[in-house]
Amino acid sequence: MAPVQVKNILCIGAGYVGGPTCAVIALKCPQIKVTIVDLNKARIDAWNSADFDLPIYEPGLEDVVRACRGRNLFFSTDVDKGILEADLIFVSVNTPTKKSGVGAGFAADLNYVELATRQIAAVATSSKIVVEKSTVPCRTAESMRTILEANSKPNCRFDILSNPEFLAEGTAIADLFSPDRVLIGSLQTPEGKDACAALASVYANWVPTERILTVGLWSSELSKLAANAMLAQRISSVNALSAICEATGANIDEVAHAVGYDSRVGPKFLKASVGFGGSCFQKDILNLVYLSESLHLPEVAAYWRQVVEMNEYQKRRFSKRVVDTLFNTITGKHIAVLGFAFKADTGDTRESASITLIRDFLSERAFVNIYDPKVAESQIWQDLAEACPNLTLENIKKQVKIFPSAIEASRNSEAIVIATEWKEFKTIAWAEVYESMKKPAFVFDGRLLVNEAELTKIGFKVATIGRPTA
Ligand SMILES: NC(=O)C1=CN([C@@H]2O[C@H](COP(=O)(O)OP(=O)(O)OC[C@H]3O[C@@H](n4cnc5c(N)ncnc54)[C@H](O)[C@@H]3O)[C@@H](O)[C@H]2O)C=CC1
Ligand SMILES: O=C(O)[C@H]1O[C@H](OP(=O)(O)OP(=O)(O)OC[C@H]2O[C@@H](n3ccc(=O)[nH]c3=O)[C@H](O)[C@@H]2O)[C@H](O)[C@@H](O)[C@@H]1O
Repeated sequence: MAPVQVKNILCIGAGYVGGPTCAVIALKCPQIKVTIVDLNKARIDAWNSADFDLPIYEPGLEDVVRACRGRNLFFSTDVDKGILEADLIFVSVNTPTKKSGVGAGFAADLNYVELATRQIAAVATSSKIVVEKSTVPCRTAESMRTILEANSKPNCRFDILSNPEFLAEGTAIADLFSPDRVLIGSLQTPEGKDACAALASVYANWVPTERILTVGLWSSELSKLAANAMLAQRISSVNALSAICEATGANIDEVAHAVGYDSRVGPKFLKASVGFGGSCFQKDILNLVYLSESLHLPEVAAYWRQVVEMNEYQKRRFSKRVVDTLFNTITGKHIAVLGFAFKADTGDTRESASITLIRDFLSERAFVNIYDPKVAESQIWQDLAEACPNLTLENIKKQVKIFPSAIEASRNSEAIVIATEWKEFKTIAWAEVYESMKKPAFVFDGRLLVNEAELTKIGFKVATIGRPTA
């Protein structure tokens, strides 16, 4: 049997992954009709908005959507219609950490994946290739196959592929245009290999074939968890070293530079920080911890768990340094927190270190002034309400104010905390900011962003992650 020629793609889930990934497929494959569906009507309305006020901020995304929306890219809430028409379906729904039941706090909640899979089985009247795009535990494809086969109509066959996504937020479009690799996992049967070839031929429209890796299903699923675990491990390693630097007088930037010069280590992803955030690193490592425990591998579980524990320690350590440096109390003091997103160039705040820091400052009864160039005010209030369940939103608002610029957030404050590495924080009019602050004026740089010598010359007292306080 020749591999299916993919003509009609459906993506279930119009979030940070489904939206950009399938928009880029539509751009690069004008011969394929791509429909992205979601149960969340507000999200779909935003994708369809006349002024392209898209539901997520991602550099370059708007241009891609402008080029193809209405041509071969469609956004809809009609999941059933999408299923009926498609020959290949990406399942790109959320897989958060389970909040209750067996594995709570560690295992992935696969409810959304299961519901989408059941809907495909119930609605489909012809054969489909079903692709796991969501990050899932090893062997999830087997559960999906069991559900699909048990509920499908006669003459419908389903081939399941794993095609994890490696894009990073903030650089999603660049990552999708030129991925380090595209990974496709399939059963090693003739049908599985044909399905794999069909998906590979979609990517081959713009990705060099040597970057399209085809492997077994379980290897593909595990590789995604492994990649995130190893990336996060690098950050925890460098953050652990940053604590040693602060205590010894070594400089973490110099140490990371020296270590990263070794071609076996490489220079990327060695930036010490106030702690990694984002929707996936912690969730995927905890998932790996759960998998290891389920497989009776407690030493392996403990090894990976430590990557997350080090990250929690880094956040705690940073908050404590702020309190210690501000003469052991921040009660009643004003702290400007610059950056609320979990990293630069995104409006996403999931697991942002900023949230933990602000929660700590509020528990010390400080006043917090927040500025972030992309995060919506409503999102900030929602995140703080969730992070501080012992405070009412009304009380939170007595302690927290949101400002439209870094300069306004800093006025009359005792200290500035740089929590997100937004480029614009490098070029703040620091002399003007200094004049408007209470003295001594402190800057806590959690992102190795500012020029410490220049700020010190202006009069600031600067405490940088991974360097001893001058
Ligand atoms: N955010 C990221 O940068 C990356 C995320 N991933 C993985 O991709 C998956 C999706 O992540 P995000 O896009 O960030 O999540 P998200 O929460 O932004 O989007 C998921 C969307 O799926 C929709 N949905 C859930 N069940 C549905 C159903 N049955 N029918 C229709 N729509 C449904 C939700 O309404 C939501 O809009 C997760 O497994 C995540 O681990 C992988 C790589 C990068
Ligand atoms: O599965 C996912 O969701 C994605 O997770 C990460 O992407 P993302 O979380 O969007 O962003 P990263 O650039 O990896 O940053 C994650 C966190 O680590 C922090 N970080 C990153 C790099 C570094 O050197 N130091 C550091 O503290 C960032 O500020 C951020 O808080 C991975 O980089 C992607 O490959 C993966 O697809």
